[in-house]
Amino acid sequence: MLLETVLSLSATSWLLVIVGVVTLIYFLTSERDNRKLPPSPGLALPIVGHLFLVERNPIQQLQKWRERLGDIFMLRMGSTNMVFLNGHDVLKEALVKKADVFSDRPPSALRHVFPDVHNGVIAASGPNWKEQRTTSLAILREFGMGKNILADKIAEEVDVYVNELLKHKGQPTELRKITNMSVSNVICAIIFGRRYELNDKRFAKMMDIFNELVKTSASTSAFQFFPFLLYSPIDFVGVQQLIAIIKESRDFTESIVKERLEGFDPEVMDSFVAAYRRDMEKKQDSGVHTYLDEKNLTRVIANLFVAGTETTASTILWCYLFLLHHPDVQEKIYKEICEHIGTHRVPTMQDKPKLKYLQAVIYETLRLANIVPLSLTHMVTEDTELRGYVIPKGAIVVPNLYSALMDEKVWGDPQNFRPERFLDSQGNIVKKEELIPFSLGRRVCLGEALAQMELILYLSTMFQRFEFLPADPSNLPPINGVFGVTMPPEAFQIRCVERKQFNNNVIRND
Ligand code: HEM
Repeated sequence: MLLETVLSLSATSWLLVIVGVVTLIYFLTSERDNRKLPPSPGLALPIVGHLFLVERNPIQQLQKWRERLGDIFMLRMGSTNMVFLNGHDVLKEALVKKADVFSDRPPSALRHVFPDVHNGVIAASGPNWKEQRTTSLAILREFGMGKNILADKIAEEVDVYVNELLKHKGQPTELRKITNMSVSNVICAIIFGRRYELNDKRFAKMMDIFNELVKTSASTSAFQFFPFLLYSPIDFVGVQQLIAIIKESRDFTESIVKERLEGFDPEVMDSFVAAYRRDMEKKQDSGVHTYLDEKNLTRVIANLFVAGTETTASTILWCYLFLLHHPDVQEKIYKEICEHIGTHRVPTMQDKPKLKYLQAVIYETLRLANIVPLSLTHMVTEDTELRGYVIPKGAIVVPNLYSALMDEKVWGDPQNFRPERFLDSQGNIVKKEELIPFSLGRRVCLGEALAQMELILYLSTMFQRFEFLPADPSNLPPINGVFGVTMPPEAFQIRCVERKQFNNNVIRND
């Protein structure tokens, strides 16, 4: 009888029986960890852990887990512990107060293909990261991050961008690519000391590659925990595609860095590449130990290029999208610009203190858009205690910025676009500590000051010159983001109509 039943089982039933037996053996034989680890949303299966529970866009799921499990919870992904930190206070406690243990990056699975992947700034850790970050920040400041020299470079790009928008003559259009190219040219001006024409084929191709890179890296994130997928004959999660795209993007940055280094003239400090080489040679010649070298330089350049384009361009696009839904806000911005600047000249950084309402709109955009919703992952370097839990050494930490930017307890009505939340009764800016779109602690975004300059200069000029209108007023584009490492808005059409009152003889401020 038993034998008959066994023989009659289907293949699926057999599979279930095998999985059941393996799971049972796993639970009976695996060692119990008696430390007080953060809670998990369910049982972890052998091999995959909690991977089977995680949705493609996990944002809402993470919110629910936070309600059920508290501000700190943990998933097991393959053999790795992944700890989620939620809410501003916990994030600050970990990333600022316990920065010594929470500031490294986890090892990337891509190191098996690209051995230099931990060079540069974004993926580096320890003393190498420290030197690359300090040097990069110093050079960015030398080139004017936060100062007027850079403001002029941005203004030049804004000017080209305006002319591109004018070409559409108020007809519906999609602004993603042109916005990416324009913002990217600001980075190119700093790092390579040159800009690219918007019809430059190599540059346009590069924008496509970086776009693909951001999209593919999100969908292949499972591979981080299961590096054996690299060697799988079937490309289950698109890892091979990701590697091909990374190779293409590397060829681009490497070839330009090489060009720039070949033309290096110590008398001409016209680019980040030149300034890095100067600092590198100075340290090498003086015999002090340094991590500054050409490999790191190439990675730093690639990092600045990727991190500085998509993020800022997406923020600009989100702002347009929110204002299609809030034409009253757009009119208030225009009124503020007319009152304090007029239409006879373009806005400059000196105007920033006067554009309080626009600043509040930028803050609200950065909050509600959640450009980098789960920040970048960190890694804990030793067992550490956080709010009564043990966070085990080697755990990957996910700083859930979305949980802070959308916290009901902080913002009251987080789903609403309401710039007034950043203004007091006198119309002055109230900067809230919980506004952390650039993360916080030692790893806080390296380009925050540059991004803030770009946002004020691009958006003030755009709203001075154009009225942004929907392609179809009875059918507004939905406010949806595309989840990934960054979260751009879904593609949408928009009409950029030049303001009638606009005096066409805008004077440049040079
Ligand atoms: C609105 C625009 C931007 C947003 C929302 C943003 C956000 C972020 C976030 C959340 C992180 C991760 C911090 C962490 O690990 O906890 C980050 C890191 C970084 N960002 Fe940005 N970013 C923006 C623009 C820029 C720009 C313009 C640049 C280039 C100059 C840049 C360069 C970097 C770099 C190099 C890192 C890595 C820092 C490190 O690992 O030490 N970002 N950014």
